[in-house]
Amino acid sequence: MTSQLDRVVIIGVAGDSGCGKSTFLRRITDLFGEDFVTVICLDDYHSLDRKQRKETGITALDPRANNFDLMYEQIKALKSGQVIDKPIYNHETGAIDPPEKVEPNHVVVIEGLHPLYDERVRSLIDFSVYLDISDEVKISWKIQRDMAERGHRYEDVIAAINARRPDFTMRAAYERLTSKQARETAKAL
Ligand SMILES: Nc1ncnc2c1ncn2[C@@H]1O[C@H](COP(=O)(O)OP(=O)(O)OP(=O)(O)O)[C@@H](O)[C@H]1O
Ligand SMILES: O=C(CO)[C@H](O)[C@H](O)COP(=O)(O)O
Repeated sequence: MTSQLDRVVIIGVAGDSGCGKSTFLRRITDLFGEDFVTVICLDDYHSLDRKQRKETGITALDPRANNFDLMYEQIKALKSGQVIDKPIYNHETGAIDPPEKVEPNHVVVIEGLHPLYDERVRSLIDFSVYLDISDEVKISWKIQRDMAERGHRYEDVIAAINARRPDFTMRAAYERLTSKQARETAKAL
């Protein structure tokens, strides 16, 4: 497949947990087909597993719980047509599983909490989307999904949402800043 690709387009889809990123991208993959689009969930680049996050009090939204060096190296490799060995974060067990091979594709979507955080990763993205869903909707979606699919108890989901609030406020401020910089750069071009 690699030799047939003239270009690998990278699309970033950002949004808080439970905003519907994976659901939206499943529909996109159904429409365009897996031969055209590959979706990478950036949860796979968590550097701390569930147990380690619990022990340290560092949430998944905190950049320290994510390996941006590896994320950058691997997205850069895909963009230049190389196959990668991508780690897997297992949402059922909360552990980091052995890696899987991912091939480049016409379109590679990177979706998650932090596709726009790291300047190096951002520089690889050709087009980005931020899913901004109201607190009321995303919290109810997250509670239902985390209990049905990720084995969390109701009290734990609420505690996790509350623990992330300071990280979320900080990230929102950062993203406002980076989009302002992006707008100013675009205006200057
Ligand atoms: N458009 C929608 N309409 C109705 N329900 C939705 C929609 N999108 C998502 N949901 C519900 O919200 C839940 C969470 O969605 P999803 O797993 O796609 O979010 P996410 O942003 O990928 O979350 P995370 O970053 O935590 O993996 C889904 O299990 C689904 O039940
Ligand atoms: O913010 C999230 C994005 O999916 C998850 O909460 C994070 O990836 C940790 O997952 P889990 O709660 O299954 O340990």
